[in-house]
Amino acid sequence: MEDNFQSAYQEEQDKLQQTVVEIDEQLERLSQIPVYTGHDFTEQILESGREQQRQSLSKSAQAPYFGRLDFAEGEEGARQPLYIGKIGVGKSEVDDQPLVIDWRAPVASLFYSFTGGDEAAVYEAPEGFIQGLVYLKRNIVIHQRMLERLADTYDRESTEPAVTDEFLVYRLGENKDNKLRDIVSTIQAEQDRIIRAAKNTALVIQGVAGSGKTTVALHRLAFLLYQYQEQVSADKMIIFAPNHMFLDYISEVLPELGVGDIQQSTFSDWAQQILKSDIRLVPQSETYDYWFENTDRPAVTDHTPSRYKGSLVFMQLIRQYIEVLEQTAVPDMDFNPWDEAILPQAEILEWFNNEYKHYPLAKRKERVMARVHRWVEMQLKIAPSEAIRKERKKKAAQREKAYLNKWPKYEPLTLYKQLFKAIKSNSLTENLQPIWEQIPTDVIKIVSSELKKDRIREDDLPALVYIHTLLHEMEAEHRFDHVVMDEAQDFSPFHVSLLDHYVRGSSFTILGDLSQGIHAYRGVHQWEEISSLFASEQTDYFPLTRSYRSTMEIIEFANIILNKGVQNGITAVPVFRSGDPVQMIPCLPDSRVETIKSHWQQLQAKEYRTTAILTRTLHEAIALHQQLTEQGIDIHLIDGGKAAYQGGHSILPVYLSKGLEFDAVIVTDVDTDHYRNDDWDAKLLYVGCTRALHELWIMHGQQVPDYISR
Ligand SMILES: Nc1ncnc2c1ncn2[C@@H]1O[C@H](COP(=O)(O)OP(=O)(O)OP(=O)(O)O)[C@@H](O)[C@H]1O
Repeated sequence: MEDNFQSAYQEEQDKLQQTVVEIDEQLERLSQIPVYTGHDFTEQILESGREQQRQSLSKSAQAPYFGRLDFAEGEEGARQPLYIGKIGVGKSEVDDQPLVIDWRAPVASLFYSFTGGDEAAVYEAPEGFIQGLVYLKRNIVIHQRMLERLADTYDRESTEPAVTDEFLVYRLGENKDNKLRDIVSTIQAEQDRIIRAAKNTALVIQGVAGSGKTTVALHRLAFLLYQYQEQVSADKMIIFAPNHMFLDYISEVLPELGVGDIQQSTFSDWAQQILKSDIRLVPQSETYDYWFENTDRPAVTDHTPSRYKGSLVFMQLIRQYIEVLEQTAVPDMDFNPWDEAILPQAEILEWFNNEYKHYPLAKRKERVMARVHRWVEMQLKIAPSEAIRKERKKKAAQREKAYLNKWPKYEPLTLYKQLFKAIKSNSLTENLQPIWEQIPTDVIKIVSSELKKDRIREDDLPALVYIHTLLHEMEAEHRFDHVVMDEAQDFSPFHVSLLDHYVRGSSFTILGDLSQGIHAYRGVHQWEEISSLFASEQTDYFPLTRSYRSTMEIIEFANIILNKGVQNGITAVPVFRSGDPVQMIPCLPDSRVETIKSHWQQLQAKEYRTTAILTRTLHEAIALHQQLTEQGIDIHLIDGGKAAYQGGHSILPVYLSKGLEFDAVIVTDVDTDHYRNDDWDAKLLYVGCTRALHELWIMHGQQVPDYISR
């Protein structure tokens, strides 16, 4: 066994040596070509291709591949070792075979989908399904051109049992730095299916905490760019994430995968960019104050304002509102450019209702006004004298302006304000009465009161963007080739349906976890609310049930919270990675700060790179941060205000920890004074506990909630 390992090690050492030499030679050949700096467009493109290749090769030379797969095609094909890396490298001079195969190439899919067994393996290539035998699957760790580790996860010729998860467990056991990382060397079969799913499908993915949803979505983008390079471009892909800190946290994965230019945004930033106006938004902290700081929050129903404003019913009402506006758009008057000339309203209506019917409202108004102007010019041509023509022209210009002012102003916020003003004063036109009757009073009260202060809430943005979309022609620059919605349980059907107008072929990756739905007041409660927006052949559903982030002990602890505390909670299956038991630490009010401090110090002694204290509320995080800082503890506060994610040692309210992860976590105040015995608080705690990779300590007062196991 040891001998086998030695010879495998030597073989890989030699192979690495040879690969690195060949990559260096390719680089050398490229560097011999003088850099083109002239103005010829074709040459510029060729130069940019060479520059890209130089960069890829330099990167690749440091760690050319991470895996080897020995595959024999068909029944009699020869066994061929394939080396798989983050970037493909062209053919070797020695055997005319690709030096390194890109992880996204069809044959590389076997490296992920093949999980052992004697049967033939199959992968899908452009020319059809290819079948053959896998002989070896080997993980190879290379760092700065040095071979660091080998692990065979399958060997057809070995009598030893396969150790499929061994390398994965080794990877998962590493401490985390500040940012999310790529997982190309250990993508699991269930994740690979999502990454490689066809482009024009709305994928809905329910993934338990730590199942790699965010990571998988980012790898999927890299895959789509590779597989559909003729049809998609990076700058036409977007990933929507909940906040700027989260965007910063995930910002390094795509560059690591050699992918640039993909837009990464919050929905709110994107919406404001579409609306091209400075809209005053109610700060998110006010919403969080209401829902998380306040223990006396109301129950969530379909009439909860954010839920209602995210519903398809509201979307439909907005559409009807715009339709009614269409009926009353043309001013109720003839147009007289000067006293003797009359352009009858009936004629203008004819243009508006028939000739320009296919244009959206704002465009129709533009077209009609241009036509009116042309009509005026025709009339001016038949003026009896030049002096009269000049006089009429002047008058016509003033009257055209006045006539234009009689048309409604097609600006989304103005129209939204007009709608709610009319609703409030009960002065809606008759056709809109049915709309008004359906809107819950709370929605009318809250929206009107914010609009009075000249602000809107984030949950009003889908309606505003929808109004904009119905009014204007969609600019090509705003069309997407693919949209990723992360933390999708916090988005509404209105969000998704609206974005569907902006993406070609319903090409969506929509990922989330209903068990982590701590923003249930605005998000979906069932995935059907989203999947039902698409025709059944246009959508696909994937569950991700394995959790890769946390140890078995942490996952088992978190699963109990779900089982006991959350109705229909979807529990996680842990990877077999064992760690310390979850610690329950009693912490009474009199000695609370002292106890937290002393345990925090114990944790720091373990030299984890990232640790966190999660409090129930932001106010508690602020207070505890101050107390600990006064006692000389170096820890930074995450209060939702900063855009960058610093990593290191943090203190934050549990609801802001969504999406992040830390080597070790202390959750404070896990008692009935802080967490109620209800679904919502159980979800909050579930989110908090599943942030920990290796260690979880629970600090609690006298009485813990029913869903906590002691
Ligand atoms: N196949 C894998 N190999 C190695 N690590 C993985 C794999 N899949 C996921 N991980 C790791 O698991 C952790 C969780 O991944 P990620 O944050 O993408 O999960 P998530 O499902 O979005 O989590 P959550 O919903 O809890 O925020 C990350 O550290 C990621 O690197």
